[in-house]
Amino acid sequence: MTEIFSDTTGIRQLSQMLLSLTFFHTSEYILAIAIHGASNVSLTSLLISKRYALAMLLALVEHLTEITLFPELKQQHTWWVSSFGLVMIIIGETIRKTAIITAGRSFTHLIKTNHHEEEDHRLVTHGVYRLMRHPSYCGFLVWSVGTQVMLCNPVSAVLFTVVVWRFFAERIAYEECFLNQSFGVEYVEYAESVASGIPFVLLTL
Ligand SMILES: C[S@@+](CC[C@H](N)C(=O)[O-])C[C@H]1O[C@@H](n2cnc3c(N)ncnc32)[C@H](O)[C@@H]1O
Repeated sequence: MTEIFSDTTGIRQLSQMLLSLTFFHTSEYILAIAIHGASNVSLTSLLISKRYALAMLLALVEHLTEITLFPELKQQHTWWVSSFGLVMIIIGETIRKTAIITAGRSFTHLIKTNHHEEEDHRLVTHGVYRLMRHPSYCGFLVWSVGTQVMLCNPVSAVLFTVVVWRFFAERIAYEECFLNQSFGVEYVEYAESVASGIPFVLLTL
């Protein structure tokens, strides 16, 4: 434990992690309220599920274990790895929040399954959605893996990549089923000409 506090690199990485988490979750919640109104937003918009909290807790355990047992893994000479992770966090956060703002009322944290009940749901194909179909998922993938690269956590970096990729691969297939039902040929044409934004996730319509 003393290594954690005698080595400023470890403290800096943990502080950056805390800041990244606080900014990500509070801004998700505040943006949801700004777009949909406080009465339509619940605490689920903080996006903190039990599984997610467990993953972050395990990442913290990895960080503290490695900083105690293998301090050289986190020390000054790996500053460029940590800095690269910080850049990933900033890029991922920017892509995600740009997507939320661009989609506006069409962006909901829960997937809409009934188009007819949702008058505000319009197909968004402009801005960042012109570059990829799922920018907010792409942003989250980059952000979440970036948190582990920034902490120089090799095990969690690999696990986060695999788990978050699988989660979005399944979610996109489910989500696009309803987008296809809601927007029909308009969505099919859009989806055929724009990549998903998640590596190796192709069009399954
Ligand atoms: C959490 S948002 C994610 C949006 C998108 N997958 C992304 O990554 O930016 C999920 C909601 O956005 C809606 N959605 C996804 N793509 C959309 C688009 N191009 N236009 C309008 N709504 C969209 C879905 O119907 C779903 O209710």
